[in-house]
Amino acid sequence: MTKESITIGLVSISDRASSGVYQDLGIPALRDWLNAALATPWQEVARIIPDEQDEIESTLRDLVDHEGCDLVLTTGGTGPALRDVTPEATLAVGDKEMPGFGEQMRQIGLHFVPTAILSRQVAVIRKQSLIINLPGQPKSIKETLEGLKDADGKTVVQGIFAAVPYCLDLIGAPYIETNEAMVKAFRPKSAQKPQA
Ligand SMILES: Nc1ncnc2c1ncn2[C@@H]1O[C@H](COP(=O)(O)OP(=O)(O)OP(=O)(O)O)[C@@H](O)[C@H]1O
Ligand SMILES: Nc1nc2c(c(=O)[nH]1)N[C@H]1C(S)=C(S)[C@@H](COP(=O)(O)O)O[C@H]1N2
Repeated sequence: MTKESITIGLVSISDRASSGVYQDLGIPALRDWLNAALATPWQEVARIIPDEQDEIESTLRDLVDHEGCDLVLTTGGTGPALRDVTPEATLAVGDKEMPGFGEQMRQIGLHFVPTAILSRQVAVIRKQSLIINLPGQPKSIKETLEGLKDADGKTVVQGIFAAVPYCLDLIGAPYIETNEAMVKAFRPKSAQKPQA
C-alpha cells in the first residue's frame, strides 16, 4: 500500500511564549505526540504567535491556503481571559463548525481538572483542512488528543484524535493511519483501506 503523507500546522498561541518570557513548550508537545501517534509520514509547519485575533486569523489562513496544511492544531488562548481569542479567530476563518470536538474536549478535560469547563475550544473545517483548538497547558495536549486510559491501558474516555482520520477522509484530505497502542482511529468498515 502506498502511504500518503500529511502536512500539519502547529500553532502555539501565547503572549509569553511568543515574546520569549518563557520557552514555548506547546510546539514540542504537539510534535512529540504526533511523532509517536502517527503511522503515516507527516511534515509540520510551526508558528508561535501572540494572543492577537488578526494575527491568529492570518496565520490560520496562511497555513491552510498557502502552506497546504490538511490539519492544523492550535494550543492556547481558549480560556475566558480578556486576551483569549483563539476560538473567535478560528470561527472567523472556518467554513463549517464541528461542535463535537469542543464537546468531547471539555468532557476529557473534566477527567483531569474541574476548570476544563473554562476552555471555549472549537474545531472548524476551512476548505479541505480541519482546524482544532487545544488548551494551552502543554500537558493538556496529550490528554486531549489521546484521552484517558486506566492502569491496564483500557480507554476510560476517548481522545479526540480517534475521530480525526475519518474526518480528514470526509473532507478529501490524505488517508492517515495511527499507532493503535496510543490512539485507535475509528472508521466505519466501508471506509477502511486494507493494512499494508
Ligand atoms: N506555549 C506555552 N509554553 C509553555 N507553557 C505554556 C504555554 N502556554 C501555556 N503555558 C502554561 O500553561 C498555563 C495556562 O495556559 P494559558 O494559555 O491560560 O496561559 P496564559 O496565561 O494565557 O499564557 P500567555 O500569557 O503566555 O498567553 C500558563 O500559565 C503556562 O504556565
Ligand atoms: N485536558 C485538559 N483540559 C484543560 C486543562 C487541562 O489541564 N487539561 N486546563 C483547563 C484550564 S485551567 C483552562 S483556563 C482552559 C483554557 O486554557 P487556555 O486558555 O490555555 O487555552 O483549558 C482547560 N482545559
